[in-house]
Amino acid sequence: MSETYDFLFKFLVIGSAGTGKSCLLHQFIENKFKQDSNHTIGVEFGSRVVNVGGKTVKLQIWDTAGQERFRSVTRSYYRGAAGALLVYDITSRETYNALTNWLTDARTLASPNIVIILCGNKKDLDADREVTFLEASRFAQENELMFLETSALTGENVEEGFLKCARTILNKIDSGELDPERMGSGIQYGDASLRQLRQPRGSTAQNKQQCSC
Ligand SMILES: Nc1nc2c(ncn2[C@@H]2O[C@H](COP(=O)(O)OP(=O)(O)OP(=O)(O)O)[C@@H](O)[C@H]2O)c(=O)[nH]1
Repeated sequence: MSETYDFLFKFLVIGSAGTGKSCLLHQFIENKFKQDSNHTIGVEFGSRVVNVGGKTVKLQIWDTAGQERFRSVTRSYYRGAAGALLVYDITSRETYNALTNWLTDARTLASPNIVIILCGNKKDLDADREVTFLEASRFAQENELMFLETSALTGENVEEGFLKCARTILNKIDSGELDPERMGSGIQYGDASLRQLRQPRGSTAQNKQQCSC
């Protein structure tokens, strides 16, 4: 059965190694925690169709390796991404300190307009926390990011993270702030919206047949 959707958005999941990027993607796609997750080599890929604000959106998600030695490979996937989950681990200040570098990469290599949601993952490990919610939310505000704390283990806020990002992109399309037709926007029209785009014009084949002139 072929999938119909209004839009396709290209998403990235970026952040330091071991922060839980692959587990977040797995939880979002499979609805369960990925046991025995290994370091990602290069990039992995997943997709899911979601409903956001009455629109059907296919999210095409690239899960990138956090390890430095894969950086040149992963960077080549940034181009034309519409949205990103920028992930740190709330129990590791080191992963939080690296956020500025990841952010610079995303905005320079993907697009300055990329919509980014900051995810403080491993929310379930609150006893081992090294970064407070308040500190991270200030960082998010200063850098114009949305922000959530997530747990790929329990599933808390995982779906919300992806959907919030998709909803913001849709709002920006509606307001004209993002143009899906711009090259490298990371947004494509799907079958459903193409059909809508073709139909209402007065010059469709059907209308011509019905025209009495
Ligand atoms: N407690 C807890 N552990 C998690 C969570 N998410 C991931 N983990 C664990 O953290 C480790 C790293 O998870 P991955 O998803 O492989 O991390 P990654 O960011 O994809 O790592 P790279 O591929 O090397 O960039 C694994 O041992 C996971 O079991 C979470 O929300 N809570």
